[in-house]
Amino acid sequence: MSTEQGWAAPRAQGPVNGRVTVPGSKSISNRALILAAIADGPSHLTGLLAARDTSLMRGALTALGVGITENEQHTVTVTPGSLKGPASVDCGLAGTVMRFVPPVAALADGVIEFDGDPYARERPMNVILGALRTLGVQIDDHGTGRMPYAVSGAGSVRGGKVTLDASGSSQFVSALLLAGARYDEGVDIRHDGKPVPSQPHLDMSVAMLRERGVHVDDSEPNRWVVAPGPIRALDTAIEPDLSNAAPFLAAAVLTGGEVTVTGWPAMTTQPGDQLKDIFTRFGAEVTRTDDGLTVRGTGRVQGVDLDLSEVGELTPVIAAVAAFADGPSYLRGIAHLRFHETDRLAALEHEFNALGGDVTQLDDGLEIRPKPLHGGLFGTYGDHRMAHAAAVLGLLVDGLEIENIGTTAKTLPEFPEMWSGLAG
Ligand SMILES: O=C(O)C1=C[C@@H](OP(=O)(O)O)[C@@H](O)[C@H](O)C1
Ligand SMILES: C=C(OP(=O)(O)O)C(=O)O
Repeated sequence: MSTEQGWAAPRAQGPVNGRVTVPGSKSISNRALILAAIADGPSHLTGLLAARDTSLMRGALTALGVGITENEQHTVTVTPGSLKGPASVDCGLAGTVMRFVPPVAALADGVIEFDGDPYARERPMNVILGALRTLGVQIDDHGTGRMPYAVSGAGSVRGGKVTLDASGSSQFVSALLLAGARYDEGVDIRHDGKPVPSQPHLDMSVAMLRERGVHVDDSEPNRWVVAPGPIRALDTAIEPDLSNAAPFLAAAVLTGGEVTVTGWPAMTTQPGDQLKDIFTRFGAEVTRTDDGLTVRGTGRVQGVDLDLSEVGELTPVIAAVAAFADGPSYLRGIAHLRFHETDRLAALEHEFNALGGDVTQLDDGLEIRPKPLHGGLFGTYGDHRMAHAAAVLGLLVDGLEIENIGTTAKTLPEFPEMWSGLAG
């Protein structure tokens, strides 16, 4: 239910029980679209996510001259075309669009302009733009290292060796990996700096390239060598988005209920798979079968000390669970969340504390000391995962309203109905 203020988060009336089917993974969907767009023939993608981030990716690739057609529900055919400018790309607030599309635009003939939501201009781009320049691409960003910028594609890219600091986002490396096989010399990427976060997302990029016949050598730490060559077209089914499963499973943990997320893959590169271990550490029982992943709350929620550097995008929901634990929690290794959809460390600290919580930012994370919370309007800062965190808090807090629940459309437009269906 929406009021002028916000969306009234459903309060759990008892243990939350149910089955949930989450749509396709954002990260796999947008990689599959990019790779299909520069492949050697048409690809059919089944179960592609239909959300703001994938629709922005489709818009970007279509603007460059790629054919994308809907066949039946959630099956999409991508037909590579000759990539051409002039074109404009709206990145919205999608990291995967603002980072993954410029290396593809560099292969086009003509100028491609990029812009996005106001806050997208705050998200760092300098590392990927600088790397592309090193690889021979002409880019005009008015000297800002941020949006808006224009890529002047010359129809081909020399490629070769590049050293960058990807400690701010794994997406800088993934972006070069995904297009690199189509560069004349391929690409030889070295990372120099503090550790690169989100290792599963790097593994996802490498695995999806290998599935399409691209040779990638990642045997040396902090180095990825992509051989030049074709990217094979591939008909593929997209896995469910395991990160978007987090709030639904968290509902079971916190209410002593039982929630199954259907179709949970036995093997996956998605970071959300680590929820199995994370919710176990909180005290829940977790089982995976061919049917899906079932999480059963045991009535006990323990404080945790977790390094979330590999799975930063899970932080908001994990923080919400930690807010009801029997002791303090420490979430570490996530300084880079300051550059996500919003400064997530500041946003979580501010919004939890506004409800009476006791959250403190650390240099690289959050300290969460559980305290009784009261209702209020929870700000989401255009961040889908802030809305998920708020919904989880609202299960156990009277009168919690979520500002701009529509922000969940970034990766899961069905969230409000799905959440009310499970918890309402
Ligand atoms: O490559 C991807 O699909 C993503 C990589 C990660 O980015 P960071 O490494 O910037 O955290 C993750 O947080 C984001 O949600 C999706
Ligand atoms: C960080 C995220 O998104 P983006 O792909 O926009 O970086 C996220 O979804 O948590």
